[in-house]
Amino acid sequence: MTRSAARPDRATTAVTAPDALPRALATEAVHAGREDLAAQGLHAAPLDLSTTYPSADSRGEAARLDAFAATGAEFEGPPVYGRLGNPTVARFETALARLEGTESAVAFASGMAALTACLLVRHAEGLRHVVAVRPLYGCSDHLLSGGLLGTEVTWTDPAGIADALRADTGLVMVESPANPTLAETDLAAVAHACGSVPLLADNTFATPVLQRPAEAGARLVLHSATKYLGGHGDVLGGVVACDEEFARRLRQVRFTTGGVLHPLAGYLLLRGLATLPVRMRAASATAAELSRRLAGHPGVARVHYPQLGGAMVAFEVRGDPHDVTAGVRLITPAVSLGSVDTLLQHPASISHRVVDAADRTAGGISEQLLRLSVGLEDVEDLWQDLDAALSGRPSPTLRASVPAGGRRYAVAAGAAAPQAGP
Ligand code: MET
Repeated sequence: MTRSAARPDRATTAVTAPDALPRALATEAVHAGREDLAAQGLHAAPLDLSTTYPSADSRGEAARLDAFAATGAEFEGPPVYGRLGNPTVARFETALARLEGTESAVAFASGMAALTACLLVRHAEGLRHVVAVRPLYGCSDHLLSGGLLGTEVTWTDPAGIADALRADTGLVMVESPANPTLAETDLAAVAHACGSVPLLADNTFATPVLQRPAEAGARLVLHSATKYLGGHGDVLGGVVACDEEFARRLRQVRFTTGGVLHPLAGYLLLRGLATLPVRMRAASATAAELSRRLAGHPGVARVHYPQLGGAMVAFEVRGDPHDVTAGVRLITPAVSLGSVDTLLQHPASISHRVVDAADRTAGGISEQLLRLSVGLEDVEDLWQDLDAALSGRPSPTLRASVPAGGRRYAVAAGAAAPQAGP
């Protein structure tokens, strides 16, 4: 079989041994970060929960800490203390870097911790200005514009990036497809406009299965790993895929500020990566079909679905969007995305609530907009539920879960049975 570097699902030679055939992304997803296991007599990755690492050689530890302070290079051998590194987390970082086609990756406690670290690396160099394109995820927007880190932001459209750059610009930030409108940006054109300023591309929605921003010239590829990388709605995390030079600065910031990924999260994220390609392809096929059906629904004014594909759909409803989120039964009415189950939320109320209302509107986030994260259920079941909620009819399917007011409910359609909360 011919190995073609042109296929987007093929890893490039930059991420494999020089004399090895490039491995397909699906193969890397299953094997990257696990190459040493068989030699250790293991099949599953070991979970190292250590907070500290014993050593009788204090002078040696001092030298290792000095080396980390000077370089930010990964530790060889035990990392002294859990905030400096963790072998289980390192496996996830290795695997994600391989999938994104970068030299390195650095994991954090959440996507917001990861973005914060990128900003702090540049701020520490006196580069506090950021050029950014709306929309971004609401809390990313808020972190840049809220002043907490002393960031100064210039919002522009992609065509205005080159003119917005200043001597103190530390980063250019874009998200494509964007949260929540799914607006797409030509990453190669933007990277070109950035010149020598690093482009940070949030690749949470596309994942490396659909798009590898580093190949388009992005120096930093950001993920909320909570979403597709984990894939099961049970782990919070963030990660930056980048060159080793930037990774070293990120590790130093991570050590200083403490936003580390928990080892169990690292374990779950590594396991999630193994199924990322099949999950993305299956959910994307369902999302494409749902976007076609939504476009023909009388209750829907407009559908947004990326050229790139993917498992996210956004749509503007003609009626009250709150009635639609309250009306679904099979679909989970909840923020977040990328889980095996389908989630529906109202961005103006939740994911983008922290963005000023006028800025939301300017970014295309209307009050009528709903965001659907398509999971792995059968397309006909999902459509039946969506169609019923959009039409104001009761859905025949079971409600997955509806937490309300701190009480727990086990709910079948039409028969709420409140139980005492904990
Ligand atoms: C706290 S709100 C948002 C969580 C997540 N980043 C999303 O867009 O759904």
